[in-house]
Amino acid sequence: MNPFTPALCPRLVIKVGSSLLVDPSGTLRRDWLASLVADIAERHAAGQRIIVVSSGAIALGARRLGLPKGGRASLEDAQAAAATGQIALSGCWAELLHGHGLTAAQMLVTLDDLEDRRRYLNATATLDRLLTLGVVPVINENDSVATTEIRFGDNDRLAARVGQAAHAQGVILLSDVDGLYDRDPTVHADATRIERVDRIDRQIVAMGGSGTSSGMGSGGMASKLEAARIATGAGAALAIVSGKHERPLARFATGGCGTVFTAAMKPRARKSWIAGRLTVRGQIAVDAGAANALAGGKSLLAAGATTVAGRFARGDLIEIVDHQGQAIARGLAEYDSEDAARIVGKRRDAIEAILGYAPRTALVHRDHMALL
Ligand SMILES: Nc1ncnc2c1ncn2[C@@H]1O[C@H](COP(=O)(O)OP(=O)(O)O)[C@@H](O)[C@H]1O
Ligand SMILES: N[C@@H](CCC(=O)OP(=O)(O)O)C(=O)O
Repeated sequence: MNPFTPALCPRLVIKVGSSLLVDPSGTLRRDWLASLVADIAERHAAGQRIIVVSSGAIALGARRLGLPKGGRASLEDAQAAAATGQIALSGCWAELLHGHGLTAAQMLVTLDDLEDRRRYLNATATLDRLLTLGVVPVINENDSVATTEIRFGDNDRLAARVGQAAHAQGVILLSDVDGLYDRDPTVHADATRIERVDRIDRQIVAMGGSGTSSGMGSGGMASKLEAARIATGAGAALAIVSGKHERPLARFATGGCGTVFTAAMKPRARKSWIAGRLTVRGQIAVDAGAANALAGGKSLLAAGATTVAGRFARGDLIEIVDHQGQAIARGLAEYDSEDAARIVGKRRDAIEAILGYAPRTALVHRDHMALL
């Protein structure tokens, strides 16, 4: 069953990659975009609410400013190109949507906006209101203010996070490739496409490689898999679909190929936000007993932890890994990294003497933890 129909998916995020929107000379592919907007209008008329995540600002702006390397030679170039290209990009979306009687709204967000809980909830409220009003939000990263440290850098993960914020049931990544292959199909002619993925395990992650993009874009397959992890963990299905043809959504709906990642069971909103956060500040390794306890819904106690890596403050997001180094959970640290390192392996009654203050109930409390 197609999980992206208006009935099964009242809210759908469509992400459009740079390489689809802008041709190699840096010109906007307006006719193709018009055909995608026709698809969006059709779905909107069927009752589905669409959120667009559109790349392309840097590539478009670079052409207008005559910048080398598609505007990606330096962060300053990329920021200037993004500021220049974004205004043209959003103008074009607004005009084409208007041609179908639809109103566009622009939202530019940084990684920080969605990693901070309060700002994330703000973005959620804005998206909710726009969708209720029947508007089509067109979203991009706010590249002209984001520095390297606070950038998504690719729009795949941004699309997944936006889907989560908007409580979307589906995310479609339109790309220059028609799905996930067992090996990079641009290098291996005999690569086979994977039709459906129910679990993103190590084998699947390895298929995405190190994440080199095909050209103008920045994410490659690795960022699409990370997007799939975030979206499915938040209860949304995600598809990687080719956008190389006119009317790509209609084509996909009528049997066109792609890779569908099925949704996990919907977790509680706060836990799914924790699991989807990108800025992991450190790691705590745990023994087999603690790993079992976490899987059974328990908090992480210091006694079950073995090592601490990275520098984090209380409240920062950390990853919990098993004795083989496999990430098993993410959660908010109850101690900073220095104190956590001092108490790993220690029982509760020994901790107060070590720290000099009353111990908290856990290293990571189960209410602030999401299993991966
Ligand atoms: N296992 C794989 N399956 C499919 N594509 C892959 C794989 N590994 C690497 N790729 C590369 O990822 C590219 C898609 O990513 P990208 O160019 O960033 O797309 P977009 O601009 O649409 O976001 C493909 O063209 C291909 O070169
Ligand atoms: N925010 C950037 C797009 C980032 C990017 O290249 O994303 P993608 O094409 O999805 O790999 C822009 O508008 O140019």
